[in-house]
Amino acid sequence: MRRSGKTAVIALGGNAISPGGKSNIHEEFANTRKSMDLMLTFIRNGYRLVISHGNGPQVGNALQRVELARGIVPETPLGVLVADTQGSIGYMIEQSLQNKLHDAGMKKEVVTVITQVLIDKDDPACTNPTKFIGQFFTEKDIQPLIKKHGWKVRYVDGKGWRRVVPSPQPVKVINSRLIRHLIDGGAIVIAAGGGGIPVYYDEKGHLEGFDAVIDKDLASAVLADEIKADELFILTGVDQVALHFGTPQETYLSQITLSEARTFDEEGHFPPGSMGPKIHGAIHFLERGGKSVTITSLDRIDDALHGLTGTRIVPD
Ligand SMILES: NC(=O)OP(=O)(O)O
Repeated sequence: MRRSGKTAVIALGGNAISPGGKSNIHEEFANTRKSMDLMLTFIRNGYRLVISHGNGPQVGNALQRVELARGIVPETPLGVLVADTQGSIGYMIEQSLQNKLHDAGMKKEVVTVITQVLIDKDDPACTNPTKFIGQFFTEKDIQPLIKKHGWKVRYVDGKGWRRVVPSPQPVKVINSRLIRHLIDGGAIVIAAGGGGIPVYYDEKGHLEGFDAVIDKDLASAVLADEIKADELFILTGVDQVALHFGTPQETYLSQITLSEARTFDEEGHFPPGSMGPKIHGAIHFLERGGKSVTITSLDRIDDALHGLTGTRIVPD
């Protein structure tokens, strides 16, 4: 089928739904409903949409619930919790968007695709936990959790201690061809939530789950390439990408090229677990023919679409 309009993948941060990881389900629904206004902005600007989303706060809370109930109810492993959070967050986004479309008098189908993402089981990242999940803790509060459950943790400047889990690179999105068919059929597709459920092929060629959390910006970039999207939007907590972030030399970027993004990355401007994966995702997508990547905040997307804010990364 011939496509009309531009296709965009919109990557929503897990914090857009649960800021700080502390929201209850009512607050999560309220935050999701609010963030769906921006999807109408995209549709009105002529985009066909694939929405991906984070799950860092939610999957961390889910894993902690499993640990709190250990010995009382059967356990659920991390890989399956990624599937659980894909389903629950996908449901919240799907229903919230369906209601927004109804109120706006727009007729469009919205569907959530539970998405498996292929990883390499020999990726060194599988044994080196770096992906932040769950809430922030004080040192006093996190020590008993390290002791009791063997948590691996890292300190985030100005925010506190947070749990980390393995985060292998996404290699391929299983079902990306089906996702492409759904977009071509006119649907808005929610896919690769929480970075996708990590899977690998075993020696029999069967898919098998792996306990990790893939970075959703990297997975979104792989998906955007595989469905041949035109643009990738990464929505996060800041309006623009900065060089020398948090220092007196801090400089915000409006538009840079792919080569400049590579250079700034090599110079160490983009920390891992923060702006790093967003820039790496942008580079992955643009190197494979993507037309543009915009990094901005949820609240400023309308301004970013009009060139008033955001950081746009374009091919050389
Ligand atoms: N999976 C993932 O990257 O989630 P967050 O964006 O919420 O950290």
